[in-house]
Amino acid sequence: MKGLDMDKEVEILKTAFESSYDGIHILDNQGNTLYINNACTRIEGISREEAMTKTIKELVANGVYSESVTLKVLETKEPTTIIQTAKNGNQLLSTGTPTFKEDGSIDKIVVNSRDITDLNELKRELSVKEELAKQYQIELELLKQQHGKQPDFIAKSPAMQKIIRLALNVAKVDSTVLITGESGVGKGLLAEFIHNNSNCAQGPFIKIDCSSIPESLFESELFGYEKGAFTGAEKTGKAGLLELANGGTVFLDEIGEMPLSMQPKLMRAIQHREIVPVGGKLVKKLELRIIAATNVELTQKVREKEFREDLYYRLNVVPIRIPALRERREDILPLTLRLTEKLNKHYGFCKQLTEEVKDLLLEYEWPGNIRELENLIERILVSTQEDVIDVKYLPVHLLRGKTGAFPFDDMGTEDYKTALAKYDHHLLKLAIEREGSIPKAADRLGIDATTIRRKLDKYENLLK
Ligand SMILES: Nc1ncnc2c1ncn2[C@@H]1O[C@H](COP(=O)(O)OP(=O)(O)OP(=O)(O)O)[C@@H](O)[C@H]1O
Repeated sequence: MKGLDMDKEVEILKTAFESSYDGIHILDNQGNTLYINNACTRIEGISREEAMTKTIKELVANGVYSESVTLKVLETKEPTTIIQTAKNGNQLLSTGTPTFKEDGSIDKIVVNSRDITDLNELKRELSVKEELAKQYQIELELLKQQHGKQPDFIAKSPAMQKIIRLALNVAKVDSTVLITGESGVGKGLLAEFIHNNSNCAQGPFIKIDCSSIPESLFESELFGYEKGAFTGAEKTGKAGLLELANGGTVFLDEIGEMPLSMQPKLMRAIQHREIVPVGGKLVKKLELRIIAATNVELTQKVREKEFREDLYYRLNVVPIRIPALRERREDILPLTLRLTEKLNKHYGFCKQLTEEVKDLLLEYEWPGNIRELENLIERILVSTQEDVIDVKYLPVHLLRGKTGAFPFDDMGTEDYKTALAKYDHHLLKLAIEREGSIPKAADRLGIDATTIRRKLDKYENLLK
């Protein structure tokens, strides 16, 4: 400002203050306004007159500001920054800076305020966009899958999208994963999804169904055996399933069914990533990812001493619970559509379901989850002549929309024996549809698989 007289200097400063985009508010040490610029009155929604005639305490008391940076500076005697809300709703980032007299007491306070409402709105928009980008990334991964190994993996519901996100993250590291969920929710498919997206996707994916291996064969099946290990063993010895999974993923399905006697051995194999084949001495090192799945409550098995606690914790490093289909109804129609398309293509059909049928599918409880849905769609598609499938082709339990409801509510014209046969037939078919196979249905109903087969043959003849 060299060469300018005082009036000129003041004029320039005033012009600068008045054209500032930020609010400038200068107050004395009692909180009285000495100067307030245009930007300040605009962004704070306060008139110059109000500011000039009231102290800052009164303005706070009148709700003009939610709090006051000036009062904070008067209290602390230090430059202070706060975020406050003005009465017009604007969010303000205000910094108060004290100036001092020679004796060290505060002379004035200069407050600089910036309207950050737009900034906050931008931040909010950014986080919405980020969330969208994340979703697109998932969709993209799924799309890539669709042209790759798992064309039928459906995950439209927010719950499944969250699971896919987690699965894609864990796929990149080799942590052990424990997938839980009711029968037929897709635990096996998710295990394959993790494998296919992992660094060992080129390696093998070996599924071991722990419920189907007899206890006496478990060790040799899992760890293999050396030649001559036991009578009946193959002469050359045999590699175990864990060894076959080397360089890839082993999927231990129905892990809750693993015999207690096997559990410490599996525990050691997982812990040290090494095995000793039955009848052998040499330790074999393994590099593999372990994914286990169960539809029983493992913690309860641990409490009942049927499952080792240490093994449970070894497996439960990354737990993933797949919700039942009824807890993510958004997936029902996309799954139905996908299945219908697949079957139409496979059989050269051109069939479709009416809106009413879709509504009923949406309402039903699906105790057998996606497996039940798959079996039902296949059954109605292949057993119907018409191209448009309406509600009359749906089984009665679905029409009622209630699980386990008694399907015959009028007596009809049949005699007692035929009516009972019809009900028994219906029950057996339903159990097979839900559980996925005759042996599993037999387990569920507590009868022999051969009994089911015999009854089905009998009823098929009787009810023809
Ligand atoms: N998200 C999905 N998209 C498409 N199909 C699916 C999905 N999840 C499961 N399925 C299909 O549903 C059927 C049952 O799935 P899966 O065998 O993986 O279930 P599970 O939970 O392992 O059952 P269980 O406990 O009886 O072994 C399979 O045919 C599978 O392909």
